Amino acid sequence: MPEKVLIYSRFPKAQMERFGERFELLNAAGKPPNEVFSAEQLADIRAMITAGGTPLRGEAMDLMPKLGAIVCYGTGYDGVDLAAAAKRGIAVGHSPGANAASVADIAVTLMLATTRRLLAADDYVRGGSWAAAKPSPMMRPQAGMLGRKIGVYGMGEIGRKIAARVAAFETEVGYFSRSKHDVPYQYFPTLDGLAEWCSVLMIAVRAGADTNHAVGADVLKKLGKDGYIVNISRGSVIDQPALIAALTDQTIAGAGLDVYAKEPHAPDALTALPNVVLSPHIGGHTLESHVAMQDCVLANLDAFFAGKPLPYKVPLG
Ligand SMILES: NC(=O)C1=CN([C@@H]2O[C@H](COP(=O)(O)OP(=O)(O)OC[C@H]3O[C@@H](n4cnc5c(N)ncnc54)[C@H](OP(=O)(O)O)[C@@H]3O)[C@@H](O)[C@H]2O)C=CC1
Ligand SMILES: O=C(O)C(=O)CO
Repeated sequence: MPEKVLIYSRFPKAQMERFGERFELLNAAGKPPNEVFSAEQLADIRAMITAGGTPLRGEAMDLMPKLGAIVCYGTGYDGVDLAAAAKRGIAVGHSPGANAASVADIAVTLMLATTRRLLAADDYVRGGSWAAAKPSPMMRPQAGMLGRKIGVYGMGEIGRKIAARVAAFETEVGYFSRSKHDVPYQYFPTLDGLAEWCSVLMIAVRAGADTNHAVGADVLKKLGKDGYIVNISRGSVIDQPALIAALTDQTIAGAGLDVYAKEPHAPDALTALPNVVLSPHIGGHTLESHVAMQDCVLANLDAFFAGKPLPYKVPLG
């Protein structure tokens, strides 16, 4: 008999196919599991798959009295109440580094699209303004990448790949992280110091209680009127209303965002702005990163059902 695994978040069917070949899946698809399955069905569940950003509290864990493993599809685990899991003896696993290259690619895409006003340029051509020789502020030359100071906030799996990519554009790269790393970039001991120095701040720090709203009005002011924000981490790292205010009154020049405070919603005040480029949390969404995330999930589930420790346990899980 295949083991039963609960699917907690809403995932596209294709992403769960490989798991369905190995396990009997009970798909709650983002609904509270007890609204979809009976207490009897939930009583057998020993492992579940979730998206790390989906809130998962102790009460939901308690619906499955035999639950022993929470496995996150992706590197994030910010939604999981790790203390509640630890209290119940539940191991928490994730997919470290599995999508880092894809996320770094999106970060660089957002940086270039934002600083070079790619969406306005696209509109200019499609809308016929170029052929009609209509003047546009978009046609004013923008600062390029050559010699630009790029700040990377968080020098982890994704931060390292962002730094390597942007360094190839002949930029100067600096970073702030909890600790100094053995990397060829200038270390800043504070986020304020990094923001003051750089003109593009790439946010790749791990989201959690101690980085919640780390980028607020003060940091944005330090970044300044020629500065750009790129966020591929989580919306929680930025004080979103402060960001919208800074973009509106041009305290900063622009922002490229893949993540938001309350996904899947981007507020009108943000989508109405001309100086932002927005993507719908697709940083890790490439074929190869999905395969790598699935490999991590399967390795975690196989180990758990074999009575072994999870190979990709979260640092505090
Ligand atoms: N947009 C998307 O689709 C995706 C978003 N993400 C998100 O990106 C974030 C980063 O992921 P990843 O690179 O894999 O994570 P890692 O754990 O590999 O790296 C995180 C980095 O953040 C640093 N850090 C953690 N806490 C603090 C703090 N309080 N102050 C300063 N630095 C801190 C770490 O510090 P230190 O240098 O000391 O180790 C480390 O350098 C996660 O929040 C994840 O959820 C991930 C994948 C896809
Ligand atoms: O890996 C993660 O944390 C993600 O957000 C994947 O989309």
